Amino acid sequence: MSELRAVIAQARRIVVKIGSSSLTGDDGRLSEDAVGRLADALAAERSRGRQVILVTSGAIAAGIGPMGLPARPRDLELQQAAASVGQGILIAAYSAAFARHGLTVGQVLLTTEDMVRRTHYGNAQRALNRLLELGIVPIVNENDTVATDEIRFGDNDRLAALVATVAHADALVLLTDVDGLYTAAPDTPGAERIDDVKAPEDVAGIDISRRGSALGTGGMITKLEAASLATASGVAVVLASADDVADAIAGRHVGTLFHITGKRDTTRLQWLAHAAKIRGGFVLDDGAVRAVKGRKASLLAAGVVEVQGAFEAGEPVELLTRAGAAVARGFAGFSAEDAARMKGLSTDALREKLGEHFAHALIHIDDLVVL
Ligand SMILES: Nc1ncnc2c1ncn2[C@@H]1O[C@H](COP(=O)(O)OP(=O)(O)O)[C@@H](O)[C@H]1O
Ligand SMILES: N[C@@H](CCC(=O)OP(=O)(O)O)C(=O)O
Repeated sequence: MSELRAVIAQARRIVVKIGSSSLTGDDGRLSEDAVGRLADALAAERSRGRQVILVTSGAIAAGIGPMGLPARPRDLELQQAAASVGQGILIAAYSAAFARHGLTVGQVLLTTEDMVRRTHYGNAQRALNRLLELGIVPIVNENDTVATDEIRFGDNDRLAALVATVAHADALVLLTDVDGLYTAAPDTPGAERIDDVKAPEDVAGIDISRRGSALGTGGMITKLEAASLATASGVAVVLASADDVADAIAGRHVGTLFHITGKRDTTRLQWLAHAAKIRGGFVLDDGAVRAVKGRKASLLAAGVVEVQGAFEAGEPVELLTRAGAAVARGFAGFSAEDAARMKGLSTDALREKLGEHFAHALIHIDDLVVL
């Protein structure tokens, strides 16, 4: 047996993500065999004392057959309906497969907001922790039936990266229908599998433009984004074929290993900096720009001269200089409407004029990322 990848072999808490393409048979329906094989491998890890969270795609794919659809639907409403039908089928298949090993599963359906808002992600974190403490296998998917185009991840790769960070996992295993990252689409002549990705530059020249399978969504693009988010947050990533799940989790030499590049716990801010859809902005006076950039302080209402856009509390906003240059991003602590009443006021004035509820920073320091 080839050498072990220690970082994976020693991981105590692992997030395993499996894609739609690995869960469906040639007829496009959910493959109970594939579900069974995965459950067998994960149950074996559990019996070795490791904690496993499964992030599974396949709700939409599982809904295609029962709804009599010819292929994966493209429009959002049909996808929502297919996910609603398919998610039940998916979780029933996992419940039965894990029950064979005496294990209970718990369904966790998440949206982007549950993962990135400071006020929300603690909830998801506590729920996942408690499920794991109780010996239950959390089975996570995006809440596709209610997620609208604007707020959805759409693919589960990035969701899995965020789950891995929020749950403080040590490793993330991305299972797909190809046995690793190749230097070009795997069927291109001369394309070679890459064993290790040590830094983001290692993947800079790689062709990942080919879209994925008919049932999968993101292809390699979202997998690399997920790997980059996770490794930047202290989570090692293995990208491997679903057929190699046991070897991949054990840390044997399969697939592509993405080495850790950064510290734990920064994923939601990375998301904010690079991926989040911005809902509005705060124009800052010069002192506030200096405070946010230099001292990395919370954004106080006193330093805001203008509020732009229509956003709710918790939504991503940009912090701008008077000249319109973006200096930071943050999750707004208040809605645009409230912020417009608060702007320019000191904390004491806020308390006096608007009440205690408003005597807080417009953006908490933990919710800010300087660009
Ligand atoms: N450079 C590359 N290396 C490996 N696979 C690639 C590359 N570029 C594109 N792909 C494609 O990405 C696909 C996997 O993505 P996808 O179908 O979305 O999987 P999943 O359903 O598991 O999320 C592979 O089948 C492969 O054809
Ligand atoms: N949440 C969706 C997953 C979307 C999707 O297809 O993702 P993937 O196969 O991982 O690229 C579902 O369950 O159908």
